[in-house]
Amino acid sequence: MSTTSGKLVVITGPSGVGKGTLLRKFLAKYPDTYFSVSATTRAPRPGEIDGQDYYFVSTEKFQAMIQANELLEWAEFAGNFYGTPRDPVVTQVAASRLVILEIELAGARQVRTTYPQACQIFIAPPSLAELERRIRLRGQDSEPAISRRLERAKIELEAAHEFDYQIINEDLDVALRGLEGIVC
Ligand SMILES: Nc1ncnc2c1ncn2[C@@H]1O[C@H](COP(=O)(O)OP(=O)(O)OP(=O)(O)O)[C@@H](O)[C@H]1O
Ligand SMILES: Nc1nc2c(ncn2[C@@H]2O[C@H](COP(=O)(O)O)[C@@H](O)[C@H]2O)c(=O)[nH]1
Repeated sequence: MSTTSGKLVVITGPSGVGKGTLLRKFLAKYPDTYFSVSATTRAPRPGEIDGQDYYFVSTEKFQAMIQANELLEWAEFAGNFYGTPRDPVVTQVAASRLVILEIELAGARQVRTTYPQACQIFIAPPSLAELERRIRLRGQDSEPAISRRLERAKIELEAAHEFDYQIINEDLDVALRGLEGIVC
């Protein structure tokens, strides 16, 4: 779905479904794609790089970004704030790039109002049990954080019908082909 020039794609789905894993495969195959780097108040996980995985900022800095209207959308998720820096998205869409945002449900709903032409894709797990298995296997979240993420997952799954497309990430290669079929 085209915006004024480029193509804006929003990828949403419960935490742990494999959005990041799927997008890393996609970006390796389509390196011209612009992947939006979000700002977050969450602490970096081992191996995450500031400016590459996220811009890791303080709550004060995040609030200042909101006040300065620097965020295209933002939301609170499982005890932290997350938001999409506006300028790079506007610039890259205007430059006719394929632009991908990987964001949660509240943010996707905000983008629907500012960029109604954006293509919105929901990534679903084969089951809640498999989702929990993946979050635990990833080994990055505390027990309370896992509970918060699973509670949020149920809310997100109920909203899957709002999206233009749904992809079930059971087999990663099948999911990748599904994504390619939609955006390429
Ligand atoms: N198709 C798949 N089959 C089995 N495991 C998978 C599959 N896709 C991803 N995973 C695994 O699931 C775990 C969670 O994946 P990932 O971190 O990409 O999820 P995410 O949706 O980006 O999560 P978050 O929104 O919390 O960042 C990882 O350990 C990843 O290797
Ligand atoms: N609304 C937004 N949601 C975002 C953004 N960047 C990431 N996310 C989503 O947050 C959760 C948790 O991410 P994690 O890295 O802590 O596991 C996940 O659903 C991401 O898609 C954003 O800029 N805005």
